[in-house]
Amino acid sequence: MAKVLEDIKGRLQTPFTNAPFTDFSKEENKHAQEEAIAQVRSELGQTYPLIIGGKKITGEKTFASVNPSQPNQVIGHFTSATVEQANEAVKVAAETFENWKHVPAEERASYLFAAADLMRQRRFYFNAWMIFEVGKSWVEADGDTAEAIDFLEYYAREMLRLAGDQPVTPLPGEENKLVYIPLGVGAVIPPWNFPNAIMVGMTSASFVAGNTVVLKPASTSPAIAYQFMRLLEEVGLPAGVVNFLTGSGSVVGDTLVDNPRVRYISFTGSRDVGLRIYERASKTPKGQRWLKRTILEMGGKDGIVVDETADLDAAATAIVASAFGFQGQKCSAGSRAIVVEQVYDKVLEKVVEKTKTLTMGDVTQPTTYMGPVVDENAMKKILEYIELGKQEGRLVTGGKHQGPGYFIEPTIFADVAPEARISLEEIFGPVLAFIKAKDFDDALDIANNTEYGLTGSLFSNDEQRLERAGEEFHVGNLYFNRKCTGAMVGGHPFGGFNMSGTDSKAGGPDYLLLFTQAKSISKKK
Ligand SMILES: NC(=O)c1ccc[n+]([C@@H]2O[C@H](COP(=O)([O-])OP(=O)(O)OC[C@H]3O[C@@H](n4cnc5c(N)ncnc54)[C@H](O)[C@@H]3O)[C@@H](O)[C@H]2O)c1
Ligand SMILES: N[C@@H](CCC=O)C(=O)O
Repeated sequence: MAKVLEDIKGRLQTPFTNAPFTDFSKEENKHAQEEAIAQVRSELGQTYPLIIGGKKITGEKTFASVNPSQPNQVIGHFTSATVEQANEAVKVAAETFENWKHVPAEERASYLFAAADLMRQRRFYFNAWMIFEVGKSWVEADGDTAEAIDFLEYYAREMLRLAGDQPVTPLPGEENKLVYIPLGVGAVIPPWNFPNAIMVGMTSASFVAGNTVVLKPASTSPAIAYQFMRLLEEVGLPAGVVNFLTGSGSVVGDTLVDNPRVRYISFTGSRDVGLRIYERASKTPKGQRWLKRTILEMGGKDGIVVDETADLDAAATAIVASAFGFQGQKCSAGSRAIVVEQVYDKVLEKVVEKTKTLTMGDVTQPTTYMGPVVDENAMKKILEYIELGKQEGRLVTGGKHQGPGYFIEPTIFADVAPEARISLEEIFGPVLAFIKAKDFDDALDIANNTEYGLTGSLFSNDEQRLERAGEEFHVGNLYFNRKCTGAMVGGHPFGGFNMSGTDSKAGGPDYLLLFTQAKSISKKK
């Protein structure tokens, strides 16, 4: 323990800073990424077990995770956990919790610091898994790994802060303190679209706070989660603190959510699954001694507003990046451009022009901007929305599938009504709706007209309007004169309002509180 404390002291000499993004124009970085891609390619197609209490269990029934760029290439075979195995994982996590909850916060944090260091060393390797498994471009994959490193480093420091003395008002004749204790077993259910960052963030926040975890990764990105499990094993995290359970969301997911020994559910994913979890978790089956806590981060239908005072070139660049970065598969994606009529045609023209320069194709190549969408279901759903878009707006570019992978051209519909379905529903693909607003007031109303409230941007050089948007643009993450994607850990705590979820503010000072309960202890002097 003395060594742990000494290391932490050294670490805290420098404040938290975000991991820098890799500059792939440097030959050594380009070469390192190419080597990692070759390495991961040589590892494709293996079979991976469940990990319960440190034991590796390969089940009879498996499913394949495939490369969306080339669906006949298997990334790995994963066990479809049974209901019994899901319940066993919870049991083991509950037993492990009895010890883990007594491990000092400093020791828990030290596992995160060690994991951050190891992930820095394996950065290109983690990037490569995402390039293969979910079709991220180099830059998108690298941003994802950078964010995963940031979460590890940030939550470790946050836990040390929470474990320290908390401000309480002194009362005569008493010694009072407030301490944060863990909750218990958490079911951690991340999405596939930030398969490293969000999975690592949700899992590490859970166990650094003293909880134990059953991690059920998304079925389209289990290989990346398995690489994180390997890393946790290498840094010596005790068996059973994080248990790895792959399988169908509806079977294994429901089982975890319903299990009375689960104390909380940390979920990031779609609105519909989030609502299902919210409802099921509200039940209190026999033997359950608590109200399950739900941390639910859900979808978005995010808008970028442009007024007549804005820098139109900057706005167009940001609209393109927000709409089409990672094929529009971000909860933060700017899938609606809401532009005042005075500059609408100009902005549309600039955006279309920039969109036509985007490259789409082989994401193992450094210069490719767009890859495929994640799977066949996603592709079908997006293509259905594109058909709908042809009725609801004017197709100005894109609209087609390019095979054999799940590639969809960056697609723009102009003159879409604010109440059209493609204006209001999350498509989660490279489809952008352009909406004309009469003026700034109208644009702000349109921006607020969805049931979501995750991110939004305003491009304007009018200070009064920026101030007004600060009060009235109802989103959890609001940006001025920049894109609406790319929140940075520490700088932009992330989470949304309304049907975007419980506004957990991942990567911010409030996040770990969600994984703890506060206890007030008072002693008479
Ligand atoms: N708000 C945020 O911070 C945020 C971040 C990333 C993604 N998202 C949202 O996530 C969605 C895309 O991710 P997705 O396609 O993986 O979402 P999804 O809801 O389909 O799946 C998310 C996770 O839930 C699991 N799941 C499925 N059915 C379940 C059930 N019945 N019970 C428990 N778990 C179940 C899945 O296996 C997966 O691990 C989009 O809507 C996007 O906006 C939100
Ligand atoms: N935090 C990411 C979005 C996560 C959801 O997909 C961003 O800010 O772009």
